Amino acid sequence: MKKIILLGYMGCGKSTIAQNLSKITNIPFLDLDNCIEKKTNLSIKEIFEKHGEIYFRKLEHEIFLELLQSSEDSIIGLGGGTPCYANNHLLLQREDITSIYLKASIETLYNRLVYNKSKRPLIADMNEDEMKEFIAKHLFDRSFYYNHAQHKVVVDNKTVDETVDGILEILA
Ligand SMILES: Nc1ncnc2c1ncn2[C@@H]1O[C@H](COP(=O)(O)OP(=O)(O)O)[C@@H](O)[C@H]1O
Ligand SMILES: O=C(O)C1=C[C@@H](OP(=O)(O)O)[C@@H](O)[C@H](O)C1
Ligand SMILES: [Mg+2]
Repeated sequence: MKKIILLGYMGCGKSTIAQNLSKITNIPFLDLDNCIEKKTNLSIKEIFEKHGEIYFRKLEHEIFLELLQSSEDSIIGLGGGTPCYANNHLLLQREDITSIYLKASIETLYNRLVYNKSKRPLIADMNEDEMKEFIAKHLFDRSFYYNHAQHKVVVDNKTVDETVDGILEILA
């Protein structure tokens, strides 16, 4: 059983990179947010609106555990907050998984998120100034958890293929 876990802040590219890495390695890819959406038949935005963030974090933890328990090989793209709740960060250090932090600067994250915020309830209603400040503070708070990953790949100024190559080097 092989589990490759990609983590990092919203917009760092977890979902995009996991999908592309899957094509090259032929290891199936799972996006934790998609799994939560399928299980609840609700979008992430709807879960936050109808049930609140605490409910989402509980589901996120349960489904993350389920994915880790399966005997299938998989590449798992986490949600940006997954390592930061319910002691999920400790699971990143398990010997039977490979966890990789896709590290992006505030500027990279802002540039990628500014036009892609509507499906992300934590930032959907912010204006540009609010978003810049929020990302800076939030990334600082969350870095402690992200740094529990076994590996780190800096994604700033890299194409999708270059980031995938960086991950392949770690896996080699
Ligand atoms: N070099 C790159 N690597 C990854 N994503 C990129 C890159 N350049 C632009 N993007 C865009 O940034 C966004 C990253 O979003 P996504 O993969 O959903 O990240 P996450 O799952 O970490 O929130 C996507 O819209 C993607 O097309
Ligand atoms: O950072 C977060 O707390 C979240 C990130 C999102 O995933 P992405 O990082 O894939 O956007 C999604 O799980 C939810 O909106 C909460
Ligand atoms: Mg994602």
